[in-house]
Amino acid sequence: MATYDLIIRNGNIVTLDSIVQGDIAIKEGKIKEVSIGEHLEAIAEREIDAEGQHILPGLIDTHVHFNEPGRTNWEGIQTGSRSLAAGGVTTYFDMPLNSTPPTINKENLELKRACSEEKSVVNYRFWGGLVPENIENIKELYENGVIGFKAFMSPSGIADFNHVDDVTIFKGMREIASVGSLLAVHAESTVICDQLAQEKQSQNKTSAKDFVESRPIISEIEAVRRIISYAEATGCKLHVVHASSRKVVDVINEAKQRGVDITVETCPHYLSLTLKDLEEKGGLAKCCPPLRDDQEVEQLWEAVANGEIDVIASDHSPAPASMKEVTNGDFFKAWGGISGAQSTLNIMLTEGHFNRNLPLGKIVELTATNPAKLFGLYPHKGIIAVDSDADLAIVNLTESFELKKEDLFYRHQHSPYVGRTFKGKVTTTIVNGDIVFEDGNITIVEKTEINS
Ligand SMILES: NC(=O)N[C@H]1NC(=O)NC1=O
Ligand SMILES: [Zn+2]
Repeated sequence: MATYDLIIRNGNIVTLDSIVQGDIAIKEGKIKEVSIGEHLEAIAEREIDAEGQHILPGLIDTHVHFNEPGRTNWEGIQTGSRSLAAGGVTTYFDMPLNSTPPTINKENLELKRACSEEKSVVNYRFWGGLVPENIENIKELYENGVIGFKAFMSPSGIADFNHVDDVTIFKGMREIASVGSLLAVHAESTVICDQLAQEKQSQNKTSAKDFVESRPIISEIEAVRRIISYAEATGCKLHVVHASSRKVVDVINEAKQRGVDITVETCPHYLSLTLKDLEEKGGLAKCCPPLRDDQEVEQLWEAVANGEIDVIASDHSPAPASMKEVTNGDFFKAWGGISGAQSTLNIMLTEGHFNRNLPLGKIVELTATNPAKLFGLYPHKGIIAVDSDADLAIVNLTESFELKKEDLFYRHQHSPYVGRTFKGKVTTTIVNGDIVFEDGNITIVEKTEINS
């Protein structure tokens, strides 16, 4: 009889177009057998009875800022990766900025890689940065394994990561296209946002609403339209991150239909929070682009359901509580970034599946399969199949819970989702065949702890 490292029995296995009960056998980090409808005649060192639970491919969060090296007082790979494991995420792509030094050349990439090898409890990949100073480093970054390049079209909030001017966009995209990679963009218009912010601030209009009005949807649309033209001029593959509105998604889809090689991400916060939350929760709910209104949230869900969004990612961009405080009612000064990576699946299940009938297969597609396909990880990741990596999230869909700050594994235990009731709880997360999270606890010991 076959012997495995781990067998998960009787779970409801979620694929893109079906949910079937079966057993999954794992050995040496890979899925070796998937037995649908019948008992797998095999033994294993460890068995999990997943009767009544659902098994999803582990999520791939293509957009996190873990800020290590250099800014571990904001987050860090150990805390960040643990929070992902607790949320059913088994791979992350770390952004090039908020860490110091930023990932804009090979040396800095190696520094980040060393930190991750030592501390991460899940799988990872790295984004390289495109800034005005590093076009000549694109090739070496790509050759050393970055999954793509990230640029800001408006100030990033981080002094050592400059936003790109149009000349850098043009030259950078030509270079990125020539190595065969892609560019991800934070698309907001510097002209529109800076001008409106100056006008608001000079009139002492600094409320949550004023902040949101200073970064209107048209500013995203302007930047997206412009960069689409550069994509067409250079042939560079483009990925627009954190679209906050269906109106932005529409512009992207129109380009897609014309044959432009372009994809779009949105984030759980644009699907679950509004200006009202910013007013109520203060800086915890501040991000750029900002939160919109109820109608925009519903329209974005329609885009998700219609297949007009390619990827859902967290844009986890945490900071210490002191930096999230709104003082004297001034929403312009607090750090812009949502701490939310642990809750992506919870929001997709509660707000998407239970509240809006979004099929589970669609959630898998947006959070695992599409990210894997887009960034060359498929079919090793993003699917439950024989020979795929054993990266899995086991979820109890019948269980509801209220998110408490003590549940959070972040460096700073705050999030705009604290106090929210979610339906669907991650009970177990498996990475490369190892159980890394089970029943509320991280169960794997990092190399750092082994060494010390
Ligand atoms: N620098 C950084 O993390 N920026 C992120 N924060 C946010 O709210 N939007 C972003 O792009
Ligand atoms: Zn961004």
